[in-house]
Amino acid sequence: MAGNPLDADVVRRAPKVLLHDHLDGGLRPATVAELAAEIGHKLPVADPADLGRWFREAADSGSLVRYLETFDHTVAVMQHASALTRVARECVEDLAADGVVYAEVRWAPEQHLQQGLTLDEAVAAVQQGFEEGVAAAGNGQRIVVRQLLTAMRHQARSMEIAELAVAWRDRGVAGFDIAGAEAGFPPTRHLDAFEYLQRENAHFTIHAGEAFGLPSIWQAIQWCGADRLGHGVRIIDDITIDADGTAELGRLAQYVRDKRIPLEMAPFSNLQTGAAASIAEHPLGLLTQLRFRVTVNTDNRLMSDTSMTKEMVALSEAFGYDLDDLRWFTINAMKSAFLPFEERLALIDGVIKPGYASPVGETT
Ligand SMILES: O=c1[nH]cnc2c1ncn2[C@H]1C[C@H](O)[C@@H](CO)O1
Ligand SMILES: [Zn+2]
Repeated sequence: MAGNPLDADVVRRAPKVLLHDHLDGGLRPATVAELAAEIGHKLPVADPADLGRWFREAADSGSLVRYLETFDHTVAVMQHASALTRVARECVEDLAADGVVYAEVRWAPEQHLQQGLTLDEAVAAVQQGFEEGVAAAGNGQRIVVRQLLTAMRHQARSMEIAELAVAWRDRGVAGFDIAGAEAGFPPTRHLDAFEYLQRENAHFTIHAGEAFGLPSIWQAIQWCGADRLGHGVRIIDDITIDADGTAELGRLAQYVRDKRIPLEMAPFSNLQTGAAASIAEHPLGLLTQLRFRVTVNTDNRLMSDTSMTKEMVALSEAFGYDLDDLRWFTINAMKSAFLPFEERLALIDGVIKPGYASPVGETT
């Protein structure tokens, strides 16, 4: 491990992979303000700079439920096809500028029907934006982006959304997810949707082990068959450290590690929702040391005022991670992506490994 934390410019230029990022949690503050003005939606503050701060502070509540209230405003301004397309395009531009080479961006189509869009029209609008963003990124910034369709766990549309994900599987949608308040809404509530996806050979991840503990993770994996865990931080509750420093893994933690189940960890988001007390105390450090399949993610760039670069720099400061560690997280994430194997391999061998092989930052 290196002595000095990684420099932000070096991290930005290094290829990075993002598996857990919410479209409605990543708008530019100025875009929220402009879209709100267009439709007459009242925001808590008007000035974009203040608005960015408002989102971060309002999300800084220590509770997932209160954190989620901030989405009322972003979802409200994303009810028209043109708004969805714009937000999706800017999302890709921002990720590409941050050095992200592959991203899976999730959002919940059922929340974007208030002005008459159909589910299909909403997905098409986002896909259009992603394609425009990929084309616009240009300038040597190569990025591949896929949608993940989320169903809200307190609602009852998961089967419909799972069918939507399957219908769009060859047109830019790589998988399915459930999100929203975790306590009181166990993943088994949506078992029919997960069983359907399994029969369709489709991929899905489940937000689990963020605001609720091991039972949620256990259900997500052993009842629902999740390919990956959104956050999964509470898996730490199944690990004890002996007096001599040896880690003892309970059966669930052992299973998660044995099966290489990817953990989509998002450190800054976890601080805001109270899932971790500080970056230095974040379970990511121990789980990485124990060789779980850890990936680093942004979750909600607007609410956490974050980026892949900021997350990685903060981890480097807290745990001394160097570029080799950053490469390890990136390859972990690419291996865990919901892209076909040969496409994952092409990105690992053609983009990620070469990006870390020469001193990062040298342009060729
Ligand atoms: O970290 C999260 N946990 C659970 N739900 C979340 C999180 N971040 C965003 N969401 C919700 C709010 C969004 O409106 C929805 C779809 O992106 O997903
Ligand atoms: Zn999330």
